[in-house]
Amino acid sequence: MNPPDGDARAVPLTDADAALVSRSRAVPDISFGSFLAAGDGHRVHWSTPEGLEVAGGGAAAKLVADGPDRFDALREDADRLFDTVDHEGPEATRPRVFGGVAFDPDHEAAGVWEGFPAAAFVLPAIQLTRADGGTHLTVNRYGPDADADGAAEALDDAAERLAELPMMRPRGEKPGVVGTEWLVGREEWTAQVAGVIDRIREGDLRKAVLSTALHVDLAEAVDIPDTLGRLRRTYPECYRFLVQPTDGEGFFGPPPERLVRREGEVVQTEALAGSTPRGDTPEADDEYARSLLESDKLQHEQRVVVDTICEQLDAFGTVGEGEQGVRKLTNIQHLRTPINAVLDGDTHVLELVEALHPTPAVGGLPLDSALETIRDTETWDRGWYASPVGWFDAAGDGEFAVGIRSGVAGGREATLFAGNGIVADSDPADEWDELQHKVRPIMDELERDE
Ligand SMILES: C=C(O[C@@H]1C=C(C(=O)O)C=C[C@H]1O)C(=O)O
Repeated sequence: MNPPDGDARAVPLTDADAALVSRSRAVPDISFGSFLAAGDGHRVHWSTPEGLEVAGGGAAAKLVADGPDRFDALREDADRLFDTVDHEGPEATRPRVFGGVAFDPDHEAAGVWEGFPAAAFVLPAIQLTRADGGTHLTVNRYGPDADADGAAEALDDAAERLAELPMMRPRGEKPGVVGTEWLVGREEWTAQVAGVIDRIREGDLRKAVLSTALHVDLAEAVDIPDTLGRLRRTYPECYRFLVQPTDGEGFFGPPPERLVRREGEVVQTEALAGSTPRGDTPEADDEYARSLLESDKLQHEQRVVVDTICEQLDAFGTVGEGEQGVRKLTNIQHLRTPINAVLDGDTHVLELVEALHPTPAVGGLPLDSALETIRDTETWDRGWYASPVGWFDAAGDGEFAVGIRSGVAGGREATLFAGNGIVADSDPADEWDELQHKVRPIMDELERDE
């Protein structure tokens, strides 16, 4: 839905007298697809397997940063944005900024990533929140002129326009796929994997995550809200997100992996690494799960991820490793170990994000050698793939997923991403097969059913 004044421009965070005013009211439940589809300008969507769902339109304020100090710059801007907060509404509707960062701090906003800076978060001008069984409409205003009366009026206006939207948006046809091409195809990619294995055998590198992308030509223009609505049903156990800074490309997907969540002093994260397919029968499925748990190669892959995350969190508090299990998704299963920490001090979630990204599940180990290997080997631009996406608030609480099982799409084109952890005894052909599973979640929602 359009922002209240039809203006998606953000207020620069320079005015010392600026205030943030946020007003919410309960509204009848309405489909988030309907809300998102009615909007233009900056659109965001965030939902978690636990049930929080947020959709935002327009920008009351934007935080944008690049370069190696991007996390510090974001926090400084966030301190200014959240300096004076006047919020009335349930806790779930409190002002939060939604967005993420690129994989690489020196990322350039070009090609499909035009409109995506190295770090960008938005405080939606208008927002729909579904949490704790209720749906709320929120209006956020920021700037020297933001005041309670203006926000209340904008909320009335937004509620009137919301009431005119259809409660349910009939699901359209899937766009249909007319052609696909891997940016790095089978032969070249498996040769790259072999090259990475050589580097592991020769030097200090233990693991590097190598990825590629599938370019997809569509028969009709993609409808991202519609696609997210379908993914809600096919991948209920995953996060779902959308970051669409302009009317052009949107970055979206159903990632299964939490990077970090901070709520007060409690931090939750996980190690997700090591994969096998789902079986066609319960017996075959259990057999796959057993092979995950019993594989030395996959246990090694999982161990290095767990150890590294625990070491990284150790600087911030008391860390605890939970029991390893198997995370079953609709089309793939992974080894997973939950990791928790209790913070010693007041650590902003962005500090945790900066410390953890990229985890060895998407980067490698040791990190410097892994990133060098990725830079030397990958011939395409990761952009925001495999990067932190999520939200944070005035208290420094927040939650981030790892932007995998994702794609960037606009008009009749989409680019879907997939990568695998490569270790000394990886088999290049098996790794290629695994990529095919990782693009399936979105691909299944683009291809027309027979
Ligand atoms: C990098 C991706 O996935 C990561 C790599 C995995 C692996 O190598 O087994 C498993 C889960 C993810 O942490 C991806 O999906 O693109």
